[in-house]
Amino acid sequence: MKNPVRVAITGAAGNIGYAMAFRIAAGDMLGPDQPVILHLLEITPALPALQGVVMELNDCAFPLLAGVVATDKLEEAFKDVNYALLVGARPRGPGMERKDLLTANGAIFGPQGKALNDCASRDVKVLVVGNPANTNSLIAQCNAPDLDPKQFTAMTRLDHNRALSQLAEKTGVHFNFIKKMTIWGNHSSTQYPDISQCTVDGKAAPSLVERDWYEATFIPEVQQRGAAIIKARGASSAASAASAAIDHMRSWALGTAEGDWVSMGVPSDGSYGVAPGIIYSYPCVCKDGKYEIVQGLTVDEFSKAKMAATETELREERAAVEHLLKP
Ligand SMILES: NC(=O)C1=CN([C@@H]2O[C@H](COP(=O)(O)OP(=O)(O)OC[C@H]3O[C@@H](n4cnc5c(N)ncnc54)[C@H](O)[C@@H]3O)[C@@H](O)[C@H]2O)C=CC1
Ligand SMILES: O=C([O-])CC(=O)C(=O)O
Repeated sequence: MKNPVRVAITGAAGNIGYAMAFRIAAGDMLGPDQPVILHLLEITPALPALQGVVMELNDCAFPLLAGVVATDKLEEAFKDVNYALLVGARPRGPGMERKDLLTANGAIFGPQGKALNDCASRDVKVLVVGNPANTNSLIAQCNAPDLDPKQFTAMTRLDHNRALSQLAEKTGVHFNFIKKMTIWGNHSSTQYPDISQCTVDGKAAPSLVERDWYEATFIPEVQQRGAAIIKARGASSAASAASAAIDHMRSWALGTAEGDWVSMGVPSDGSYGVAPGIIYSYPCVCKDGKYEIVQGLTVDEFSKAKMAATETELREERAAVEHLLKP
């Protein structure tokens, strides 16, 4: 058995946190031979509910669960953690865009970035789920000057999985056989789900679907899926969001499959002409605990325009939180 690693979950008594903690403790994120110590953070009024989560975790008697820390203190929550899933933040309601949450949620991520900077293991991998995820991740990253910016990522894996699911349904081929899906840009309604590189059972995806379906149905449905879930459930996606977060961290830690890639919001390094200084979703391959942006893909005029539109939105979000970007 390996030595345990420490995994922080913020907002652990919330809907996503509740759906996530048990699966991580069961080994779904880091594998069946990796014990974990969970660090669960909540705001003070939610500590009694968090205690209930701890009681249930213990009652599962998970073989891989080596300990649980439950706290409302950032320093304790992030002490020596190897993985940090920053989920705790307000969800949106009907009729809102995710960026409408910036005022309510942005302020959470500066102090969390600073606490990670001061307390976390130097190899910490950070995933921001709380919305607007890309810009919140940027806020955390800017407040952690002693960590490598590449240690901060934002979640677009849920959009990636939604796109796989839509294309699988359309083509009648199980998503296990769909490779090289890409989400570019922001986790918002400007994101660009791109099937131009995708293969379905080895065949080029664009040759299997009508262009009109791709532009008028597929792209808007993936872009608007979060809102559709809110409308249907009366609450934002939780189990699928938790599952995508687990997928994101598993890919990053354990690697992506040969011949495939995943979508991750990562600090732009200028790849594909996207300005550095924002967290932008790219196709990424992961190996040995590191990710690399896939290079050299052909980008046509249609894609360029969509990629630029979502970049513009991210620059606007960054401008709106300029005051939160200094440590
Ligand atoms: N990136 C993505 O793909 C997705 C992101 N989300 C976002 O995830 C976030 C969480 O969603 P839910 O779990 O459904 O919300 P929720 O309201 O059920 O739970 C949020 C939890 O966070 C806690 N919390 C609030 N501020 C905190 C702080 N400063 N420190 C620690 N904990 C704090 C709350 O007490 C609550 O228990 C929302 O912002 C939502 O929009 C949701 C789905 C997908
Ligand atoms: O739509 C929302 O507000 C929640 C979310 O980010 C998603 O489900 O993708």
